[in-house]
Amino acid sequence: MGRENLTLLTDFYELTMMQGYYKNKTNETVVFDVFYRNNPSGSGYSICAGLEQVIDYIKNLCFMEEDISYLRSLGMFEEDFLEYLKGFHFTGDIYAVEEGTVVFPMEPLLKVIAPIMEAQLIETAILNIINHQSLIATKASRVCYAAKGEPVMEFGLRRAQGPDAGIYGARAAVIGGCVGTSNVLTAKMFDVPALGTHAHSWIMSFEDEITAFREYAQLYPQNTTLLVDTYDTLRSGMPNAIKVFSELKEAGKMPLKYGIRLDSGDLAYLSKKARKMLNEAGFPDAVIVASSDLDEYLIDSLKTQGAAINSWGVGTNLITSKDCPAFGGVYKLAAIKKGNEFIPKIKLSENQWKITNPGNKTIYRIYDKETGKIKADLISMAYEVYKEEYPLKIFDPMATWKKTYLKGGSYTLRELLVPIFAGGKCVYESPNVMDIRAYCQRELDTLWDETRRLVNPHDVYVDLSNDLYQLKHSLLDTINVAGNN
Ligand SMILES: Nc1ncnc2c1ncn2[C@@H]1O[C@H](COP(=O)(O)OP(=O)(O)OP(=O)(O)O)[C@@H](O)[C@H]1O
Ligand SMILES: O=P(O)(O)OC[C@H]1O[C@H](OP(=O)(O)OP(=O)(O)O)[C@H](O)[C@@H]1O
Ligand SMILES: O=C(O)c1cccnc1
Repeated sequence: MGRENLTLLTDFYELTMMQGYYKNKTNETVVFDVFYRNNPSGSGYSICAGLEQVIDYIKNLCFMEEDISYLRSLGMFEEDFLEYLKGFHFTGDIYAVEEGTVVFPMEPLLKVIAPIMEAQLIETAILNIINHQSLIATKASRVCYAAKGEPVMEFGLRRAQGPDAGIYGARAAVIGGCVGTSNVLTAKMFDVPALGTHAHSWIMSFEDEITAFREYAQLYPQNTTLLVDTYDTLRSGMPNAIKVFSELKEAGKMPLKYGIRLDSGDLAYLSKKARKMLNEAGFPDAVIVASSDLDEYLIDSLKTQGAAINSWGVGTNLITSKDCPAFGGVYKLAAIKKGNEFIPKIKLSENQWKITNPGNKTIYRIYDKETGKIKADLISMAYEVYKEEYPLKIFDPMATWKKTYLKGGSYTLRELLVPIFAGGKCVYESPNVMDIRAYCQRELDTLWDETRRLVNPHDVYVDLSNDLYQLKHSLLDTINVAGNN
């Protein structure tokens, strides 16, 4: 699905630096990594999403005549540079972790190897897209985890931070596990299920509740979900819904799918009462949908309370990732290519977590052969080769005495970064969103429950290969020595 040209969707400093590189004739090939430092919402993992939109963005990169005129009007850019921009397009390589993959802090989710002018320009849009969709996909996977396999519908468009957040947030929510969305444009654009019930206004627009229910049931016999809380859930909504279901049954017109939606009050209490009423009236297969400011914690609590809810509509807290509104992905220079060699670069910080991992790298996921669960991830130099038959020693890069020895044949390896662009040409086709969703479910199955739990999850180790560890420390030593001189 293509989009409009987003070439100017960048921070001004990318363009001023780009002009600087142009003037200095320093357009060497560099390596930039996208990675993040903390999982959102206290999660034990994240779900990577947004790659399809990154690909569209890169494919459509070009400065239109009107963009050049606008840049000229800013009075900062010289004619030779503006002339260069006229012929600009992406010529580099991109590697990325596929959408729907479970990922962990510090590992590169995407790697750009390109002339520095190109690699610099695309920083902002790549982060914008990946940060947003990974945030919402991660949140959705948590909400769906709390729902324990029961369907979760994404209902947030009206409260998303603008149309783009609604459209791409709903896409990411489906990747993370939602069964569909109320957002019709997202459903059309990405071929995902458009789902929904009806609003209180439908009930209020009729003389009485039962007429509203009858009319709705007649219009939508394939899926009749009636919102029962407009006036009085237990004394009006439920008896009226049951009356309509009974009429349909008597007429031999029972809907394929039917049920009620609760949108206020004590959802645990009301759902249990509603379940009892429906069962006693002979409708044990009626679905009870709940909505109303839900999130993963509330759904988890409702489960603990024994709520009889079996379908969930989640809006505001999901589409805005309300408890954690930003995914902190960053874009850092890791190497500069001189001839055929990558010269590693490192960014220092007082905070050891903020010291970057240098060089041209890749990630291997290590699975336990017996269980298929993730044992650890290993960030290594791109040139390193591992063989599953050989023993593997991995160690925690922050606490190097924490070592694990894996016996040859006891583990399997998967390289997570796959080629997306090669020499400016796209070499990857994005799967459709429902297939990404199915892949994401399989990915989540590779995590132990201890990592999936909502609060204080167990961390998955992301280790550095010995070569990378040694490189990092030798660079740190050189810089420290230079700093002391
Ligand atoms: N059993 C429950 N346990 C914990 N929280 C609940 C339970 N039932 C409902 N809630 C949550 O309590 C909050 C307030 O619910 P309440 O019914 O008072 O307001 P409301 O649903 O917005 O109703 P109204 O729309 O009539 O104002 C909502 O976020 C709802 O999800
Ligand atoms: O609570 P959320 O998780 O954000 O889920 C979406 C909410 O949006 C609707 O309410 P709204 O009051 O906007 O419309 P309504 O008149 O249909 O209830 C719906 O009834 C849900 O309560
Ligand atoms: O279809 C619904 O029930 C719905 C859609 C959007 C927001 N709230 C509810």
